[in-house]
Amino acid sequence: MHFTATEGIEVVGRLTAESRYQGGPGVIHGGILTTAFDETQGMACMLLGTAVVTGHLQIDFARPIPLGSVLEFRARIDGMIRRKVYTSSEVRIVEGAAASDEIVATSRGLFLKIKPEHFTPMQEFVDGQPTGLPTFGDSTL
Ligand SMILES: CCCCC/C=C\C/C=C\C/C=C\C/C=C\CCCC(=O)SCCNC(=O)CCNC(=O)[C@H](O)C(C)(C)COP(=O)(O)OP(=O)(O)OC[C@H]1O[C@@H](n2cnc3c(N)ncnc32)[C@H](O)[C@@H]1OP(=O)(O)O
Repeated sequence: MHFTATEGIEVVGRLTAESRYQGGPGVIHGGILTTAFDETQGMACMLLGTAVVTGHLQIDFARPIPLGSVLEFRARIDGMIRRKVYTSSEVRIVEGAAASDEIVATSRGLFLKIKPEHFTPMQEFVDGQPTGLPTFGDSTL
């Protein structure tokens, strides 16, 4: 996906519904759409300047999305409480046979701000390759 920061804490991302993303016949798989929402809302959180992980993500699939559609996702920060960042996003078909102003799916997500050490226990699994870095069982962690 490609992202653009707009005014305020909002990002816009575009994704083409390629054939390899097919779920039901001729339409995009809901899991792909979910991943794209996760990425877009996560990217909005990155504008805060801290790393986050997804805690909770809820999608409403309002319309089937034909393969070949160009999708535009818009995501924003709705609020923050302590480490919790509340986000929302919607998607429209902006190019293709089904293009219109109608919102075809929406998402609400809770992201949690994390420290870099969050990933330390997983270092040995990065890219599935042994890294020689400390592991879960290492008492020095
Ligand atoms: C994946 C990359 C992220 C790294 C970023 C770094 C660089 C990346 C650069 C560019 C990338 C740019 C954009 C993309 C970014 C992100 C998009 C993809 C993100 C993912 O795809 S990421 C994978 C899936 N994700 C996980 O792998 C999380 C697994 N999970 C955990 O690691 C823990 O579960 C954690 C950390 C979430 C919380 O654990 P914790 O111990 O730190 O916090 P704790 O439990 O104390 O909760 C504190 C307060 O949050 C509330 N709370 C917690 N969870 C809640 C829930 N589910 N629902 C409602 N409330 C919840 C509590 O109720 C409490 O609330 P209160 O403050 O009011 O008491």
